[in-house]
Amino acid sequence: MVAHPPSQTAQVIAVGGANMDLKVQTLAPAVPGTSNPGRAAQTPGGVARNVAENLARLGVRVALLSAVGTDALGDGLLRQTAEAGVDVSPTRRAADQATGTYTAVLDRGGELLIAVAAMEIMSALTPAALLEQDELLRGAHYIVADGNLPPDTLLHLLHQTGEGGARVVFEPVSVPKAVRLLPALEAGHAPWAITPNLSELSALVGTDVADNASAIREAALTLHGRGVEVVWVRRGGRGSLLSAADDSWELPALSAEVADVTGAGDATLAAFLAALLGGETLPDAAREGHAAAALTVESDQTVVPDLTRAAVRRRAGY
Ligand SMILES: Nc1ncnc2c1ncn2[C@@H]1O[C@H](COP(=O)(O)OP(=O)(O)O)[C@@H](O)[C@H]1O
Ligand SMILES: O=c1[nH]cc([C@@H]2O[C@H](COP(=O)(O)O)[C@@H](O)[C@H]2O)c(=O)[nH]1
Repeated sequence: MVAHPPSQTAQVIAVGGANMDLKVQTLAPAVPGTSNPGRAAQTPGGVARNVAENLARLGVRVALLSAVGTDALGDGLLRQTAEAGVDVSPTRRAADQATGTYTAVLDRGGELLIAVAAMEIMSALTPAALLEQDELLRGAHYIVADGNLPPDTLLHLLHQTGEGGARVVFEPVSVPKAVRLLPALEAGHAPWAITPNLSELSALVGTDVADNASAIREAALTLHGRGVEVVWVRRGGRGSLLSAADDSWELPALSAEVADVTGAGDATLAAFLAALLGGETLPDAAREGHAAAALTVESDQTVVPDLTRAAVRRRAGY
């Protein structure tokens, strides 16, 4: 795939994290506090970057606004992301900081034991860095902003794009990062959509939400009341609940042979946006999201290399 020239307006801008992921797995049951024999795999990661790569593979013109170091990891990350078809030209190179890393330790059965996201470099994504890309951001249909962004940058982005037309989708990333949206919500700058899992939703509404449709819908209504138009709550193998102010849909996950769930949420969001850009309704686009997730969990890769919209629609049964 060839990168789209920067002059061509991107349909989606992904703003947030780009990491080199290192996944290590023990060969025998893990023994804490000592060295365990294992195997390792290094792949490009970071939520905004993963979403961008999925979108490019789905045929959407997409640009990545992130920050990487001037180190070898940064070179590799940008090269591999550009090769997938993403316009990486808006991404900043920060000479004095290391490229972000995400290190996950899995046990022999593939269950996550612990992961560390070392992403201090995200501090280079300042409000001023976003202002430099004002034209690009205003020209997009959708902006995907992830919770890796510093809270003041997130607030600034939502303020900056408020009257501009681009719909902002906030992907929380994790519970500690989800709450970075709260200052913006309190200031009245709501994103168009939010895509939390249950614990991130609980963090956003400030109370534990039970894992049933009526409790999730009630929490989503709280967020609708704060100006968020679409709340799409991920429930892992149980599917999702998609909520808009006047309607909601419980959507099942497709049954899948799970090889590795890493990146499933990122593929879900990308396929949803690709389908919306293709003119689908919210629930039909979300169904395509679940189909892309099924293809992703069946693959041991974070982003399925041969993902296409046609393959997603086939998996969705269209
Ligand atoms: N065990 C599973 N079986 C089938 N599909 C799954 C499974 N786990 C996740 N998925 C699919 O991946 C999507 C995203 O996964 P989820 O775990 O909810 O999000 P995240 O990757 O953001 O934590 C789900 O909505 C579902 O479609
Ligand atoms: O605080 C963060 N943790 C993890 C990620 C990224 O999230 C992906 C793992 O996603 P999941 O939780 O779906 O396995 C990896 O690519 C990793 O780099 C990130 O951007 N920020």
